[in-house]
Amino acid sequence: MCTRLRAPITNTCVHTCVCPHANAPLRDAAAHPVPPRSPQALCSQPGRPKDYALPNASWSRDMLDLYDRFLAMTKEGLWKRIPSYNNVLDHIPESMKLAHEKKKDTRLFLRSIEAEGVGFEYVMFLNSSEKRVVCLFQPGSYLEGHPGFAHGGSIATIIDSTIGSCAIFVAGRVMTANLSINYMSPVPLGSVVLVDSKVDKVEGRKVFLSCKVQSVDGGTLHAEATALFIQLDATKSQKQQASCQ
Ligand SMILES: CCCCCCCC(=O)SCCNC(=O)CCNC(=O)[C@H](O)C(C)(C)COP(=O)(O)OP(=O)(O)OC[C@H]1O[C@@H](n2cnc3c(N)ncnc32)[C@H](O)[C@@H]1OP(=O)(O)O
Repeated sequence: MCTRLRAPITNTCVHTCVCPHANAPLRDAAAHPVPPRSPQALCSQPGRPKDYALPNASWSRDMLDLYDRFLAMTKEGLWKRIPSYNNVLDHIPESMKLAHEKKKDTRLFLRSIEAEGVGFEYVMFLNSSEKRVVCLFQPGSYLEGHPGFAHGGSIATIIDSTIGSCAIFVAGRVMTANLSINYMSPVPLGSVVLVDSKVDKVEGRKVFLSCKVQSVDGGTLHAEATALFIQLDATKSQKQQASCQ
């Protein structure tokens, strides 16, 4: 079993034996080369909004390396890459959109900066059978808090979004009711961390989740979190909608 990149929550290896380089040192580029990508492989599909959860020039070796490993696992069918757009409405399936929801000139908070590498560089992968979402996150220089390190609010944001994506998977339209974070070790700007979230239990409209933020080699636990998401009550939403008209 791989000892380097353990899934923090289940303590299983995220490679699950599909990575041919599972025992290679992660930072050893010669032993673990990143295959060249065609320009087509890096682009979103024509006619679709831009998908930001694809490699760009700012992604570090660690980020590309991990991305390739997860992408390899998607071919086994257990994991699925989640696309990421800058408008949140593009994330909602057509069948779940409400009649009054029209696309506006707003941006998903994490995708508010167009320049590559300075804000939130991330890609998420969903494992539906484990009810788990793992986010590969590379914080850029505009997310600085303490000099050289990511701001705690940016860590909270990526946790909320990763955990939120996990909650959306099991309960559809949800909002964060509670998010509790313990920060253990600062995250250096430009480093790569794994934000590993999973659903712990569902009670009616309440979805309880937990999350760990760890370094690529699994040696540093940066943060731990628990969260409660509430599935939105359609009746209440309609009442709120009516009161806004
Ligand atoms: C792709 C991108 C993913 C991004 C994900 C990002 C997610 C976000 O950031 S969302 C923004 C931040 N969150 C918010 O603004 C939410 C503000 N709060 C609200 O709108 C409401 O309080 C909301 C929707 C959470 C719950 O309201 P409502 O539907 O009326 O719930 P309500 O009927 O009162 O309570 C339902 C249950 O949840 C419990 N509950 C509600 N809030 C809480 C809370 N904060 N703590 C503990 N329990 C709670 C209630 O006690 C009740 O439990 P029970 O059924 O056992 O009696």
